[in-house]
Parts: sequence; structure tokens; C-alpha cells
Amino acid sequence: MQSTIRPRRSVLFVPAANSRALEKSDGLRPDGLIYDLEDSVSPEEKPAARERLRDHLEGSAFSGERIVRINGLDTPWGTEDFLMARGAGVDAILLPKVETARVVRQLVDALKDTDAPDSLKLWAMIETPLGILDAGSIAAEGQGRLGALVVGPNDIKLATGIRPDAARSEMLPWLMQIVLAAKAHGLSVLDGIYGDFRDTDGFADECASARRMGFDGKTLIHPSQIEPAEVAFSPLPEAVRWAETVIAAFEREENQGKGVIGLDGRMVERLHLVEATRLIALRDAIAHRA
Ligand SMILES: CC(C)(COP(=O)(O)OP(=O)(O)OC[C@H]1O[C@@H](n2cnc3c(N)ncnc32)[C@H](O)[C@@H]1OP(=O)(O)O)[C@@H](O)C(=O)NCCC(=O)NCCSC(=O)C[C@H](O)C(=O)O
Ligand SMILES: [Mg+2]
Repeated sequence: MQSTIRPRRSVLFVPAANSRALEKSDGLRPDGLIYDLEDSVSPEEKPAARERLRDHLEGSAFSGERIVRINGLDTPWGTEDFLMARGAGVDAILLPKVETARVVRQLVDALKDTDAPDSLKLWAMIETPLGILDAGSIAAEGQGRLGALVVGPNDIKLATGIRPDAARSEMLPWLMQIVLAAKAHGLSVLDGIYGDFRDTDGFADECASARRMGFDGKTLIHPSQIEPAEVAFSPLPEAVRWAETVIAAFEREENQGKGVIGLDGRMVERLHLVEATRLIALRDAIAHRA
């Protein structure tokens, strides 16, 4: 299990080929930024984008979580991207199109015996049929290095040919499989992007459904999506009140040592105390975000 809660409600992709977007990202306040070297960067731009990103990261003022999405290791750019990201002082390296546990193991090993800090995590995008089928083994292979699974809906659509409805009904079993794989191994899990960035109602609906499914947050493509994502994935005031009540009830002298109590006409067990404590920790982590 993760020892500290880190809010990952809003994690914005920033194309490393776009110097204006890089500059702009420094002044934004999502929980995290994913600097992208993969799909938003054309093959011709890849080497220059990597150098631009290296320079940017050196002087970046962004205080949230910083992640670099590299190209796949089976591409001409993946290894150099990985080496650059490893030395750039970021929080995580996001691997695209992860299909096997072997790839995770390879990169976990590549970080051993280097000066990469233990705090440097790997994140894995699950966005192909094989990746979805093997999500459990991928999540299991992290050896403490893997921090999160991230859904890639565009690649899933490309690889499968599905045309999901607005509620993503056709995709739900796959999304839930990814959520389950992450939860089974104590990883964060982030929902994929919502491409129609002017459709605010559609975005809000998708965030709400992602939250119900158990996602910790959503990856984003546009600054306008940050605030609605944070609203959707923050603890609701009534949930905070419930959590405080549960914690206070279990602290009462008469409830010491009890596994189950009645509270306002409802059964409350110690597992609810775990849930309440986690919720308060998330609320506090959000409040204390740098
Ligand atoms: C989608 C965009 C190309 C739209 O850009 P644009 O038309 O310029 O939008 P706006 O004019 O509304 O932008 C307003 C200002 O905001 C800045 N901006 C826009 N997007 C970003 C961003 N992501 N990060 C930082 N800043 C951003 C603009 O520069 C404007 O600033 P100003 O000049 O001051 O007015 C664009 O939003 C974009 O490129 N988004 C990210 C695209 C991306 O990274 N794609 C790859 C990741 S998603 C993916 O790969 C899917 C996944 O793998 C899967 O399989 O599903
Ligand atoms: Mg993708």
C-alpha cells in the first residue's frame, strides 16, 4: 500500500514540442503535469522536444507532481527519453502502451544501481488489448517503483475499433479491470483524457462516472479541465462530515476495542474507520498542497 496520499485529481498533459504550452504550464495549478514526448510530438520534432523539455525542467517553477511521458522503448527515441527523464529530477516516468510485466521489470531493473532516487516512480499507460488483459500482472511487477496506472482511451479505441457511447458503456469492463488491477497492488489509477475540451457538461459527467468507478483522478489535455476535475475528485463536504463523525465515534471511550458500532441508525465497522481516515488524509493533502 502507498504510505502517503498524494492528490492526483487533475493531471494535465503538456506537449513538450509546444514551447508556449510549456511556459504556460508553470503558472497552472493542477495536481500534476505530464510532459509529453510521445503522441503529441511528431517524429521530426522528437529530439528537439526532448532537449527543450530538459531545459524547461531545470528552471521549472511548477510545484505539483512532475511526470514525463517517454516514447516506447521499442522506438528510436525511447531509451534517450528514459535517460533524460531519469536525470531530470521529476517524480515519475510514464511508459506508454505497456503490454507486459516484462517491460516494467526491465525499467525497474534499469533504475537499480543508478543514482535515481527511490522516490522516482514509474507509471504505466494501459491502452492496448494486451495491456488490459495483463493489467494485473503489470501492476504486480512494480517492486515498489510502480506508482500508477493510466488509461489511454484513444489508443484503446484505435486498437479495438469500438465506438463507445457517451457513458462509455462498451468500455466499462476494461476500465474496471484497470481500476481493479491498480487497487489490488496499492497503485493510483487515473482515468483517460476527454478530448472534446469545449464540452464542459460531457467532461463533468465523465469525471463523475470515473469517480464512481474508483479512479483517483483524470488525465487532462486543456487547462480549462483542471478546476472541474478537482471539484469532481475532491472529498464532498458531507463525506468529510461523515468521516469526522466516524473517527470521533471510534475514539469515544465506550467504543474502544469495538469492531462494530451503531451510529445514527447505521452499522459502522472498523473498515469504515479506515475509509474515513483515508478520506481525511486526502482532504488534508489537498489543503496542504504546495
Ligand atoms: C488540444 C490543444 C491542441 C488545443 O490547443 P489550443 O487550440 O491552443 O487551445 P486554446 O486556444 O483554448 O488554449 C488556451 C491557452 O491554453 C494553453 N494551453 C492549451 N493546452 C495546454 C496544455 N495542455 N498545457 C499548457 N497550456 C495549454 C494555450 O497555449 C493557450 O495559451 P495562451 O497562448 O496563453 O492563450 C491543446 O490543448 C493541447 O495541445 N493539449 C495537449 C495535447 C496532448 O498533450 N496530447 C497528448 C496526450 S493525450 C494522449 O496521448 C491520449 C492517450 O495516450 C490515449 O491513448 O488516450
Ligand atoms: Mg495513447
